[in-house]
Amino acid sequence: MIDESPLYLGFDLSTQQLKGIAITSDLKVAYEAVFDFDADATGFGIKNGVLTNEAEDEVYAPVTMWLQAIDAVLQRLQDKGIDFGRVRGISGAGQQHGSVYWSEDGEHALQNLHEGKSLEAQLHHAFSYPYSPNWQDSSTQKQCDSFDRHLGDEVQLALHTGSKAHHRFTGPQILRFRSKHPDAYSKTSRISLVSSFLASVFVGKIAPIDIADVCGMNLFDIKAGSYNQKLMALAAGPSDLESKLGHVPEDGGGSFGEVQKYFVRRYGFNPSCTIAPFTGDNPSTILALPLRPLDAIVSLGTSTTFLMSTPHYKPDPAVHFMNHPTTSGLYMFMLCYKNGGLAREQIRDALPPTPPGISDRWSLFNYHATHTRPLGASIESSPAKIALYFPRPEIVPNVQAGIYRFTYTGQQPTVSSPSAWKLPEDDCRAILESQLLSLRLRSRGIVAPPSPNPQNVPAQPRRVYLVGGGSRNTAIAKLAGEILGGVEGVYRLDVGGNACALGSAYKAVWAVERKPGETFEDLIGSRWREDEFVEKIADGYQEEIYRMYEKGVDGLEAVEKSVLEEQARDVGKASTTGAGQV
Ligand SMILES: Nc1ncnc2c1ncn2[C@@H]1O[C@H](COP(=O)(O)OP(=O)(O)O)[C@@H](O)[C@H]1O
Ligand SMILES: O=C(CO)[C@@H](O)[C@H](O)COP(=O)(O)O
Repeated sequence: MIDESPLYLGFDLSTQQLKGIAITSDLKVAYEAVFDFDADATGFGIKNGVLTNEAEDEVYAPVTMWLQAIDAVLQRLQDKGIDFGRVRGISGAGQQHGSVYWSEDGEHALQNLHEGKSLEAQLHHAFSYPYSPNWQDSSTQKQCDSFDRHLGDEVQLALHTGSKAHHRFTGPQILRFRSKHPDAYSKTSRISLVSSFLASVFVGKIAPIDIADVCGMNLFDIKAGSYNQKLMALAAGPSDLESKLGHVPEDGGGSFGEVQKYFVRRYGFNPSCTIAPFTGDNPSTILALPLRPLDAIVSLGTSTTFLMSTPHYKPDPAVHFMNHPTTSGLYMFMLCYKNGGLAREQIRDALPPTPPGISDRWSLFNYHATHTRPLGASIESSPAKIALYFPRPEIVPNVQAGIYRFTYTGQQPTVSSPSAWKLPEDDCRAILESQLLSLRLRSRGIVAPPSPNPQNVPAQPRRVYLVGGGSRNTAIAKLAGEILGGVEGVYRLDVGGNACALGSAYKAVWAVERKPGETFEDLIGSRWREDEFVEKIADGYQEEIYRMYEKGVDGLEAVEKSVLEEQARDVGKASTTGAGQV
């Protein structure tokens, strides 16, 4: 018998891959496919999904590579047997902040695709600029300084837009783009985010920017619910930026229209398949499970992000707040680190060859990360080994690229002599500890003690959910529980690396099947099966070790301060000698 039950598609266009996932109405995963940019894309010369221009700290991705990926993922899903005629709704997510510049005939090209040719072959002329600035770019310090000053100071900017100015945020990127490529900017008819670019391809016209993803631009006033005109004028001068960006609909579950004919004719989609709003990859990740108050998600992709959903809007220059992607009145709290997965990989790759008895490189890394004592101290009172691993300039703290190793006794940290560390082995524990200690340090203001609390348990998350590629790693899970706590423990979604695409697929289900007034949480909550969908992978809060890591939190704070002061001194020296000035 032919199966005609509905399917919903979710996509994740992230840094290193495009992932697609198809689920049933009762949220079961039916099909999955991945296109890995480094392994599978042809003709772009990228590494880890991006191109870099180190002289100017630029990081960017070719837009046509993503078009190649869309056709390839659909083809791979079809090869696995999916009947696209069953798909009733599609949503998706994109790496945040990246911008795509459409040429004057971009939209026309989108509407006139022939099913006999690939997207890449037909749309390569649809852009006024062939690259999308990537979230790892740090070329915009000057523009960020202007943004931070423009409303008074960085506190005011954070209050209005949810974040202080960040190199990767789209407003400072557009400002730089306009001055570096004035000709391309003048030929730009529309600007999409990565998420709305992907939606545009599916719907066959330029799709609106989503209510959560728009908060990653330093342009949108979250409380006012509209673009901030002063910031828009800063980014784009007298040109009409709002008409390039388009209207931002409030309903994350609305419809942008039906899937365009190209997909109907080439892949057999049903012409009435709905395209729901596409959002950022982090907002989409928080939709992958019905998060309860005080639950935290740690997303271990190329970036590391810490995500919580909260009704309290408490912006601060050290963190990010965004609109929740589906639920008005809720916000998303986020910390984001550039040096996540790739920094961990560099430490892993520096280890000596894998000895017999250890199955792979990650197992070797994990062995070294867990066969030493916390903070690399031989006994609890020995000096702690604390280091910062930033192959690329970091976001929090805003520190230049480098590896900074210290020892810390509770006083001023001292720069370590090479002999104080057993290298490269000691780096395995130290990188995981410093990444997790930074999350604990910076989420202190948003977590709370459990209630009731007869044991006086300190403020911490209720559960810690690990998602993304690094969530397969048992050493990370163990240390996450020890350092971040988690009253109920550390969990992983049973779909592992695809939480973001899954969140988008859930959003597609909600957009198509919701009854009038039914919230995302109500619909997904009623279909969610805890015992089948999540797995406890490590203990959470353990009083003694959690207390021991207090010293680590203080130490990390002191180490960061010391590196920032040193960097400020170097900048001071450079400006008095004239070094580095153009
Ligand atoms: N067993 C593992 N342990 C630690 N990290 C892993 C493991 N397997 C994969 N990863 C990491 O996962 C990252 C990719 O995660 P993913 O969520 O797919 O990234 P993105 O969404 O940014 O493309 C890689 O950088 C890799 O280092
Ligand atoms: O810049 C941010 C969030 O502010 C990153 O989290 C990007 O959204 C890319 O994420 P991944 O590719 O690592 O998922």
